[in-house]
Amino acid sequence: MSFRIQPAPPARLNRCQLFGPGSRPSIFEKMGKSEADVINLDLEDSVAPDDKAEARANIVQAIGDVDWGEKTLSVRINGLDTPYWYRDVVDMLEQAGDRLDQMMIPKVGNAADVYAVDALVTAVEAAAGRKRPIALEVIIETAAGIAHVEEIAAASPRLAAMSLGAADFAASMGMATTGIGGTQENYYMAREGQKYWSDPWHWAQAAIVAACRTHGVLPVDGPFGDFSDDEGFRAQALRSATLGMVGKWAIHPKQVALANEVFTPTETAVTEAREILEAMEEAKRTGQGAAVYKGRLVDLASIRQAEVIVRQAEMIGT
Ligand SMILES: CCC(=O)SCCNC(=O)CCNC(=O)[C@H](O)C(C)(C)COP(=O)(O)OP(=O)(O)OC[C@H]1O[C@@H](n2cnc3c(N)ncnc32)[C@H](O)[C@@H]1OP(=O)(O)O
Ligand SMILES: O=CC(=O)O
Ligand SMILES: [Mg+2]
Repeated sequence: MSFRIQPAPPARLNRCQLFGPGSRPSIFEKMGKSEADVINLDLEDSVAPDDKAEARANIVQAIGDVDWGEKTLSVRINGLDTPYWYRDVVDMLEQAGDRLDQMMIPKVGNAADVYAVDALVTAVEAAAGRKRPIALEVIIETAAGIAHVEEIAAASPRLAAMSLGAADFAASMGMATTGIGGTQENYYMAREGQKYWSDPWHWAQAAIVAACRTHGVLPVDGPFGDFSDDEGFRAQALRSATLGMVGKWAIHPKQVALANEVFTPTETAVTEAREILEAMEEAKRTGQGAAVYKGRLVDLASIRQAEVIVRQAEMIGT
């Protein structure tokens, strides 16, 4: 380990973030009753410009009125290149109750974007006498965002989570696709007449995970647009979980169970992780740093790997 210890991310579940437009209040109760760990009420891209003011008012009301249970409750504000974002922040902090946990900043391009929102949030919180500090989350979904991903992850002590936004990311990068996440038809290797599909999101996800883990932020996979394709969602989510992401967005309620399934460690994985910890305890008792578990090497690094899974299982209560 470096002299600088890797900080732990917030100790809370973030397996699924369920989105809903702020301009569609009829679904808020259903969102509250869902099994998602995080709710994102949207003021940005799912809300038409003429509906922004009404969507703000809907959200202010719903934050106080709807039973959100134990969920993390977040509002996605508009981007810093719009005339809407400051009013989003001010209205939420001045008018919505203390139940609001977090605000999501879309299309962040550098640390200064986060700094600007942090400064405004800090001022309005103090002026409004709010007791509970609001956390921030960001979406990496532009070329600038991924180029500055590490400084963004380090930008504010309020920063709790960072998502990859595949739709805007593809647009900003000039990618030749209208698909939102998942397998892209034309991204393949060819050999002896066969196609082998590759993962165009992998490099950005890996950069996000590394930046987040360095600075104690939760790395999250964003939307998967084709909500009729369960297998495609599952495959994308499994790749994200394998890379170190803690959860994924749901843009339709049917994706919530899929995300929860993938980002909840299986009973087999938890049992194996606990057995590895036991095998290493036994090895320690006999003065060994390494041992054999099911015919394979386990050592001190295996303890740290197993602890990731056991910690997750303990948070879920399995
Ligand atoms: C891609 C880039 C991004 O920025 S993604 C994040 C921003 N986008 C969003 O927030 C969109 C979120 N999703 C939606 O608005 C809707 O789910 C869309 C995709 C429009 C589909 O809605 P709809 O045609 O009503 O779906 P459906 O008939 O299959 O609905 C079945 C039942 O589920 C409900 N429902 C719908 N959406 C949500 C939701 N987000 N959260 C909770 N419940 C939802 C519907 O009301 C419907 O309920 P019921 O069966 O009638 O009681
Ligand atoms: O905001 C999300 C995206 O994919 O764009
Ligand atoms: Mg976006």
